[in-house]
Amino acid sequence: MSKNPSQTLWFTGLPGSGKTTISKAFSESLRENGKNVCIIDGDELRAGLCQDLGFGKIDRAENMRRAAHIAKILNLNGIYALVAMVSPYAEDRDMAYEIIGKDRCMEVYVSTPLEICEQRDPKGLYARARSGSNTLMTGIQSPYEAPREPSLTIDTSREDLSISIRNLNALLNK
Ligand SMILES: Nc1ncnc2c1ncn2[C@@H]1O[C@H](COP(=O)(O)OS(=O)(=O)O)[C@@H](OP(=O)(O)O)[C@H]1O
Ligand SMILES: Nc1ncnc2c1ncn2[C@@H]1O[C@H](COP(=O)(O)OP(=O)(O)O)[C@@H](O)[C@H]1O
Repeated sequence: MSKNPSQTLWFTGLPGSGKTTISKAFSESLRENGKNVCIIDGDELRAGLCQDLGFGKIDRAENMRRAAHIAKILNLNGIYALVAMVSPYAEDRDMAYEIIGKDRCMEVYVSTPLEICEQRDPKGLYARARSGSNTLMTGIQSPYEAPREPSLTIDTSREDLSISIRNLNALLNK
């Protein structure tokens, strides 16, 4: 049994930093330990519930507000929420943690450097941003404000996925 009341882990980091990969692997680990868990992924939200939103500052805030309310509902029903969103603005992350409840929420900073994310570029978004056909790309034309005091930092260019999962389990069992 986890002693920690936190039921939302909010993964923030640049596109391509590894948020989706980590949250999927961690959800499997939680399920193996008998937990109910749901991933809230920015890409999936934007394909449906948030398809009306773009990448300007106001729309990103609204995107996070909606995700935070989903996480809150899940938590109130005993379900862990793993949120994997770029969530680049510190004030919007704070707003989200207020909605969920600060005592229920932990921030995980996926700190993989921009150069590495840009080399990976699995969706070709950075290349499109550099050529000018994708504007407002986080890390290129749009800012990313790194968390100041995350509960955990994961740099996927330096740390094996299995170590990250071990550290996440340790965080929840603190
Ligand atoms: N301009 C721009 N900036 C950032 N991201 C972009 C952009 N255009 C498309 N994408 C793709 O959208 C995914 C980010 O969506 P999020 O909802 O997580 O972003 S945010 O939290 O509202 O900032 C993000 O997914 P991940 O790569 O999984 O992070 C990108 O694939
Ligand atoms: N721990 C890791 N080590 C090496 N590569 C990784 C790791 N995690 C993710 N990747 C790679 O980085 C790319 C982006 O990962 P993804 O999880 O989709 O990131 P995000 O959700 O932050 O955009 C993928 O090509 C993935 O294979």
